Amino acid sequence: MSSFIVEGGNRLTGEVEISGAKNAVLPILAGTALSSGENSIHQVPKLRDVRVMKEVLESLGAEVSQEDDVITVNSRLIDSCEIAEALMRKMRATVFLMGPLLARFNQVRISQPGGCSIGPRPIDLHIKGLKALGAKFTEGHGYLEVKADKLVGADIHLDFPSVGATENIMMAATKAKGTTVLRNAAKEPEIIDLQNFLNCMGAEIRGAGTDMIKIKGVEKLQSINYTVIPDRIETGTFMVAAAITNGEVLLQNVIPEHIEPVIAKLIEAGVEIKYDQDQIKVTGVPKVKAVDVKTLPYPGFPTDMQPQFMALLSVAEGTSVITETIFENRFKHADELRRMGADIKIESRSAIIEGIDNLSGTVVEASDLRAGAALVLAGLVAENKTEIKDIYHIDRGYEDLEEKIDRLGGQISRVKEEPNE
Ligand SMILES: CC(=O)N[C@H]1[C@@H](OP(=O)(O)OP(=O)(O)OC[C@H]2O[C@@H](n3ccc(=O)[nH]c3=O)[C@H](O)[C@@H]2O)O[C@H](CO)[C@@H](O)[C@@H]1O
Ligand SMILES: C=C(OP(=O)(O)O)C(=O)O
Repeated sequence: MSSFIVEGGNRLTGEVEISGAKNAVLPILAGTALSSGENSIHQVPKLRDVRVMKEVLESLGAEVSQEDDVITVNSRLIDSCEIAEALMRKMRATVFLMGPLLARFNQVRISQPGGCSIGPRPIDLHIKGLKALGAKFTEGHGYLEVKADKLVGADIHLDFPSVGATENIMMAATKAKGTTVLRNAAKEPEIIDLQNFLNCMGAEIRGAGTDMIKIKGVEKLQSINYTVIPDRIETGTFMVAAAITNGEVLLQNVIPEHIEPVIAKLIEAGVEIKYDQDQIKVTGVPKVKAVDVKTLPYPGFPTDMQPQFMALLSVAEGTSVITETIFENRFKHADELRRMGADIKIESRSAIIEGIDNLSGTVVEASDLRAGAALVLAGLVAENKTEIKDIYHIDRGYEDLEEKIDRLGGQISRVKEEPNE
């Protein structure tokens, strides 16, 4: 398995270009299966999860081609509604095909999706929403069999504003008969991006970004070109990289309002941040101040930035408390940061972090995507070398991470890469 070796102690300085958003492109690529046309998606990041989504679409019969950062999906030839268990297991986002395939073919057969090990990740809210539209579910041999005579618009109240359930239901309702009203919907920027993509194709969706989304079913969709939004979590990760190394980094191709809670926390920690429409400049300080962080659905502080903040607060002045309210078990990185000398105690859903002077490099494991990012950040500031194992998790969600860090003056290298990892 590949590892990263990070040599700590260098300030990151210069400019970095942020890639397209993983969590926007995955549902959008799945959404191409809704139509029988050819759709080109631009600003697609080179990620392991994107490769898996291409593989899944191809396994269904779609023709998928890629040129630089543009992926074109011809969905006309999709002739299967079953996703093999081995593919389903590879990532969480395979579940996004449930809504589109059901909407187009009135049936789909899938197993439980995989994904990061960050606690239980049920799909009951996806199922409840699709049932309300008329889908019938049967379970057997590890698969979920979903069928509908026809999908009919419904009034659906989500018990929790689940990002994935909101997206799946939006896609299923796009071609349903009549209007669907989705209440307590997730408000993440990726939901707005999905609405914009679907509306370009001819869907009639209003309200994404608020907690009530109205989807008026349409019969026909057209072929389009669509550019996904920049990745707000990659943006936040590089902001923390600048802050933790006392660096000075200009982030290009960003939407600052999407990462506002992270900007606010970094400012509270003493970091200097300036931004305009599509760039953010981060100037670090020798020692950040302790801050308390509580993860919440958007526009609250994103759970996908929690591990990176834990790395930063490990070397802050004072005691910080991080409370994780979205996922039950998203503190695995705390054990690895402790190996590097961090002083972190976990009490139920909170982590209490006593800032220390220095972290020290050692061998650590990336238990999931953002845990891996946190360990890279910790490695950048630690004394000596840090070896981060199992970096395939990091490759799921960061495009060219080592090249980008290297260009900013950080020292990071990949070792023992195997071609099919
Ligand atoms: C590909 C993608 O976009 N992934 C993001 C998406 O994941 P994902 O869409 O899986 O996250 P959700 O918003 O659905 O999950 C949030 C919470 O709701 C619970 N839940 C969810 C669905 C369900 O049917 N039942 C249920 O109980 C989950 O277990 C979790 O505790 O949003 C998360 C929360 O911002 C992010 O961390 C992920 O990076
Ligand atoms: C948890 C994440 O992703 P996924 O939902 O794809 O597992 C993430 O991006 O941090």
